[in-house]
Amino acid sequence: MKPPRDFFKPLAIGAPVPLTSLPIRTERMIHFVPPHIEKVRAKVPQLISQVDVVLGNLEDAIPADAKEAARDGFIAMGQENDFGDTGLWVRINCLNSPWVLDDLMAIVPALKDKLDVIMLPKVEGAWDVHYLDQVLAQLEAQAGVSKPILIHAILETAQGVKNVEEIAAASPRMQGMSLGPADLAASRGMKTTRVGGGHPGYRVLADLEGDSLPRPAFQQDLWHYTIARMVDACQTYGLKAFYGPFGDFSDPEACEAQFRNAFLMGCAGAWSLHPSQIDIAKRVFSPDAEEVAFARKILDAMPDGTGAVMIDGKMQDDATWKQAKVIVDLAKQVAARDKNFSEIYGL
Ligand SMILES: C[C@H](C(=O)SCCNC(=O)CCNC(=O)[C@H](O)C(C)(C)COP(=O)(O)OP(=O)(O)OC[C@H]1O[C@@H](n2cnc3c(N)ncnc32)[C@H](O)[C@@H]1OP(=O)(O)O)[C@@H](O)C(=O)O
Ligand SMILES: [Mg+2]
Repeated sequence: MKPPRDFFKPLAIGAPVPLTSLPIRTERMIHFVPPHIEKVRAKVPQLISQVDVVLGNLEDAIPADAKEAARDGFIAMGQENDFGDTGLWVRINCLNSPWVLDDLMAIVPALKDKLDVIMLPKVEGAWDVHYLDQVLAQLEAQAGVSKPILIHAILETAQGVKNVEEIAAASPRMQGMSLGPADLAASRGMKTTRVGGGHPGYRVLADLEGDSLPRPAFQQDLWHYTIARMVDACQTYGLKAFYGPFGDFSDPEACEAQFRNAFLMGCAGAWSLHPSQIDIAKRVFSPDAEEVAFARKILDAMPDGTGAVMIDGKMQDDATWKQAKVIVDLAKQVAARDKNFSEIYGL
């Protein structure tokens, strides 16, 4: 089905022309900064060289009486720093909040082309994206912004998951989506207070064999279905899918396992909420060196991507060539941004 004729027309006279495809950027982690905390804001210059995206958070985790300080702090950190090829994103308040209009009216003219992406929380359907799309076009035209500000939706309500495909298709501004496990759990009535990861109560039991106890139990992944829906919707419309927060900072192993599940299922990156999670995301969302080496063997053995060959005893064909290309293309992107990986991959 073709997009409507005017899908790629600016929604306001003077607004920048929408993109027809996403810019190629490495976004292994979206690092959350609470802009109202001066001590953390002061770390932004060093964070810029450590992370792929710096995000100023204005929504949940910012106290109601600090919303203005967070907005002003974000504008200051955006104006005071040169982000180079590190992304500058902001998570604005919800569309039904008393703060969101001031967020948009203050940030767009203050940061103009420096702002890459607006993360929109609690997206329920395409209508939320349409609203933000139109307001941004008006503000961009008024402020003389020359490149379109992109939108990243958080998938964190039951209705949002029901509408995930229409959200992905709602605007040429759509850059991607993140799974928000805490709000989604509350919205679905799930019985967990955890922020991401597994739950010991969500498991299946092996059949009872004789009276051998305890019966083997296998913990299952609470987020598998939602991540798969999000990845399919994003890939269909050329967007990027992300895993969101992992709240237990004291369990880096479980954080890595959650991130790796998301990576293997097609996600491009995850949120880092604390410095300790930056390297976990970097490690997980940069392709494994051995996988890259094997993928390069596949591409070398099938230059035109067709046919069937055996490599190390495994059959390779057109499909595995495409899988290999995903891995090598990502490795090239990461190597271009991160010289440690350039050496590791030999790219
Ligand atoms: C639930 C879903 C969400 O909305 S998640 C997103 C919202 N939450 C956040 O954005 C949390 C961001 N992180 C923080 O605010 C802080 O990490 C913290 C308040 C949780 C903990 O801070 P602190 O007590 O200072 O931790 P430490 O003492 O361990 O800090 C050590 C050191 O690191 C500095 N620090 C802390 N956090 C950050 C950071 N994010 N970036 C940079 N630096 C940070 C801290 O200042 C200390 O520095 P020092 O060593 O110089 O003292 C929801 O949407 C859903 O799922 O639906
Ligand atoms: Mg949330």
